Amino acid sequence: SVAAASGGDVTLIGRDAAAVEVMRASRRNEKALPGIDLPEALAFSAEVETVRGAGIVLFAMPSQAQRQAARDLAPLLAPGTAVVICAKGMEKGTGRLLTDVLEEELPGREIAVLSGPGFAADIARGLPTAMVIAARTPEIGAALAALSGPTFRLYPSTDRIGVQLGGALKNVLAIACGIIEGAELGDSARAALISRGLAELSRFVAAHGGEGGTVTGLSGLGDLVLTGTSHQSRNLRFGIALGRHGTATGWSGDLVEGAFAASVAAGVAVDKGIDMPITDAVARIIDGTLDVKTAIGQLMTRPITQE
Ligand SMILES: NC(=O)C1=CN([C@@H]2O[C@H](COP(=O)(O)OP(=O)(O)OC[C@H]3O[C@@H](n4cnc5c(N)ncnc54)[C@H](OP(=O)(O)O)[C@@H]3O)[C@@H](O)[C@H]2O)C=CC1
Ligand SMILES: O=C(CO)COP(=O)(O)O
Repeated sequence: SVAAASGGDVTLIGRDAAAVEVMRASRRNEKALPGIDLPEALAFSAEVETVRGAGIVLFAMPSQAQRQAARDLAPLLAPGTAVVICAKGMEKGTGRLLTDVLEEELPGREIAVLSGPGFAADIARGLPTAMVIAARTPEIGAALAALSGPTFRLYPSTDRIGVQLGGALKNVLAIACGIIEGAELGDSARAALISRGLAELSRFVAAHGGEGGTVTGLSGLGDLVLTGTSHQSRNLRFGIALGRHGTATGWSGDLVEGAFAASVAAGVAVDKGIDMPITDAVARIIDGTLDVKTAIGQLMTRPITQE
């Protein structure tokens, strides 16, 4: 919403009225964006009713909260309203894509997906980045790409499946990068992991009806270069803890979307017969049924195939 506020009439709706009032009065969100001044153009509300009449609604809450938020807002969103999923994940329990979840809860609305490399704090500071916005048609994508600003460049896409799975599963691969870093396996291992991880991510996208090549773009490779290497990433830091200590005991409790996505995607891969060895290893290291050393041994001794 900070980026979008540079070009339009934007209201940030929060569920905690006291926190919203502090943001409105101080123009700061010290918990999430410490030291960053929020734009004067941004309005604040704790009243969910404020969303009524909005043309574009950004769903900027964790993946597992998206269905309930859609359910809560359904009576307030007119047909044709663009609803943009800003989360990077899949639904736990059902293994469903978030676009499917929101289309089920919000029939008649235009469900779009925002993904790609962009730490909220970098964007809010006005540091430049580029992301991708995927919509059902090129026309809707082009209209939503108008949310771009002087330091925030949005590329439209029509591959909602590839773009959302690129975002969800790069988080799993960022945890894998963290495991490699925490276990001190070297930079070569990280680079190999990124390449082979993208190969399995591409297979997963294709098996869901998306375009495998999408994941070599901003959502997928672009975001993995960011979150597989920057210590700002919660997924990377969670992986480092796993690689260092074998468990994530002592983890701060910050949101780690990849920890949900790993087990969801590993389960879906088994059901659909998709070969996802890295995702499967990450899921099993997280649930404690595989240790890092054994995982590396298993990955390195798989049958050699053509790249
Ligand atoms: N942070 C980042 O840099 C980026 C995050 N994302 C993605 O965005 C999504 C949200 O991440 P992030 O913003 O960091 O997460 P946060 O944990 O900061 O949550 C974001 C907002 O969602 C609200 N929220 C949390 N749980 C619920 C719930 N159950 N129901 C309703 N609202 C809820 C929080 O409210 P409250 O403050 O009251 O807890 C908060 O305002 C994730 O999928 C993440 O992968 C994507 C790109 C960048
Ligand atoms: O996806 C992100 C930036 O593009 C945020 O990553 P983390 O959730 O790992 O912090």
